[in-house]
Amino acid sequence: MNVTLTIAGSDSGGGAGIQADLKTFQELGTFGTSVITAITSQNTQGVHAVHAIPVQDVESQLKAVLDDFPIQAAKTGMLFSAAIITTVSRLMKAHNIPLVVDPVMIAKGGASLLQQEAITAMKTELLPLATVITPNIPEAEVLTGMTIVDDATMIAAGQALLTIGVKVAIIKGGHLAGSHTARDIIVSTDDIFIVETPFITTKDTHGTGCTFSAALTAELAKGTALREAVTIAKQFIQAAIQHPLHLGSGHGPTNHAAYHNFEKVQVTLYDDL
Ligand SMILES: Nc1ncnc2c1ncn2[C@@H]1O[C@H](COP(=O)(O)OP(=O)(O)OP(=O)(O)O)[C@@H](O)[C@H]1O
Ligand SMILES: Cc1ncc(COP(=O)(O)O)c(N)n1
Repeated sequence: MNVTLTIAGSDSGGGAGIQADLKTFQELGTFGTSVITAITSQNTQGVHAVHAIPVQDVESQLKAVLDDFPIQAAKTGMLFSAAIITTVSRLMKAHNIPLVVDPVMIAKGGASLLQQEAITAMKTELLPLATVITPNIPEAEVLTGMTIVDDATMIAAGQALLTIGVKVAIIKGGHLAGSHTARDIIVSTDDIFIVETPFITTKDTHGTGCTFSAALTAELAKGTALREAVTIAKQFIQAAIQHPLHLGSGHGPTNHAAYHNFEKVQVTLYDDL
């Protein structure tokens, strides 16, 4: 059994955060473990409260998991504060575990899930440990200070992230104005490629970023090579968005069981850039 780990916030609504990650880990046949960094009171309408877990409790959860489980890949989501980032980075540095960093900053409804002063710690302490980083365009702009408007600037931002020490940058293009496709660009030192699916018009997109990065983490834990792992993660999130559950009155969760319950979706991969 391949063991995965998520270090993230709890979403009481079950569509994002720790809950999305554990469901995705399970669906993709891995055993999920978790370290909770914050408790959010959240539903499909928004984030109503955030309670950060004291840093010593984050540390003891992470030590407990790392001491006893053969973790094959880990991911981070909502880390909330510089103190939590520093602690997580220090402990993960001592282990050679593939790490997917989803640099969660703002919830879809606009609530802040990362304090402004934590961005420096993310760049200097956590990103050098990242095997893969999965920012959307606004997050990539904050981390690089660059303005992203097209494929060329997405690639340039990905390359800027590599100079910080990240091995692979996946810039998610869903925020590009006028885009009719969900187009993500993958940049590493020896490879650049694009994965693309049709953009689905729906309000049920709560937790898409968490779910995509968790699917990627599960595949990396199983030893799947990068291109195949990214393709499976993209199929997983596309199926989850395409077959919504219609829960709640706001931004509903995606359907984490859709990848197995419906036929496989087509992902287009371009590497002729
Ligand atoms: N409506 C959609 N239709 C198809 N794919 C989507 C949709 N929304 C997000 N995705 C895909 O889900 C994955 C996770 O995306 P994520 O939500 O983190 O970032 P984004 O698409 O850049 O922005 P947004 O926060 O608006 O969804 C990416 O592969 C993205 O392309
Ligand atoms: C605890 C937690 N973590 C992450 C997100 C981001 O969710 P989204 O992927 O919809 O932006 C969230 N809303 N809550």
